[in-house]
Amino acid sequence: MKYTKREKALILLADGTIFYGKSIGKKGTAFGEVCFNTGTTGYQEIFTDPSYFGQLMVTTNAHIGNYGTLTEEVESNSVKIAGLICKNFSFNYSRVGADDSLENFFEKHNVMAISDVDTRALVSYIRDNGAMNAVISTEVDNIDDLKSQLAKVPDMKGLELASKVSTKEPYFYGDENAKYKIAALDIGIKTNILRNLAKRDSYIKVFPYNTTFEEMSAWNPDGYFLSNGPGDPEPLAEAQAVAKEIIKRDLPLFGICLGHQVIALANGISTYKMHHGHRGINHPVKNLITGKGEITSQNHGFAINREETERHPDIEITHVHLNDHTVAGIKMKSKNCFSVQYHPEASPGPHDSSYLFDQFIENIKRN
Ligand SMILES: NC(=O)CC[C@H](N)C(=O)O
Repeated sequence: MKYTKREKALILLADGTIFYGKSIGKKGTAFGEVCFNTGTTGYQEIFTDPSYFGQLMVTTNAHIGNYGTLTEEVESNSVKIAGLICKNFSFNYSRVGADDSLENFFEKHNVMAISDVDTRALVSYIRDNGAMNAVISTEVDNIDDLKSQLAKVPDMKGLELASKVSTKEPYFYGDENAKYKIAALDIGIKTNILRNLAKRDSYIKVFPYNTTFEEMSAWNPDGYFLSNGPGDPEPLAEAQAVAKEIIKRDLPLFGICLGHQVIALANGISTYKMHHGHRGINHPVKNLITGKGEITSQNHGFAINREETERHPDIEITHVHLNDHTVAGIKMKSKNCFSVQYHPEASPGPHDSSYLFDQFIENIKRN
């Protein structure tokens, strides 16, 4: 343990509620939307998932840090969460193959984290009162000041964040001699999506969030992919324009999470902010085409409007979330296009849904 002196810290919610804990190392203040993830493993993947940009993450697992970190177990090149709130933080770690402690990993990435918080009470509070903005801070004596700073933090609803995490320049992933060429729009892409596509004989060119369809199609791809990512899908006008062009030409298209929401918006279906969202690795989903259930990895705070989806003449609901019956997947009846609200790439989470990547490759072959 490097930090012998752990400061008193707090989490202040936008409605004025306060929980106390202790800082892990870094002193200071961090703002974001507070949300919780119920996954029991996979913290390093969660912390580096670009979909979580701007969010203060409460982990419900009682121990965080106990299996350390491993350089390649990242979903992007930096920590994307705004800060961590946990119960017990392990300064010691134990795992064959781990190459560093989470404490060092956070120090390297300059992340603020607090532990010793009554996370069970905090999670029930968020579940009852909804996701909201919050601040974590070691400035425990300046609550009025924190309150006024917190009031200036923009709401997640309406917030465009894809531009903050997207690549600045196009890049390639995989083997250039692979059979299929896939153009991926990076609105916050997780690396395990690229790994899953490359594993299926694909070479991927990843484009920045504001690329046009013409720029993407100039590479002559066999299929198109719209990624996951942070923030509200509604302001993503450029990505919606790309989706419309791909759909108009009936080219193979697959979208995950934010990409799924963008495809819905491109079809005139609205999205809405959920009460506290779905974040975990054991969410039950039913595939309405096969009748089979799958246990899925999920991470979203917005969803697509169910009634509008049901009314849409060219859209079929293919997957439903079994806890709250929200739409978990769609396909277009007359187009080579489908998408899911959850994460078939897992990382973390079960692999029940990896067949969706095979389905995408089949759609490309058929084309
Ligand atoms: N994982 C994602 O792509 C999340 C999509 C979107 N930011 C949401 O919260 O709903």
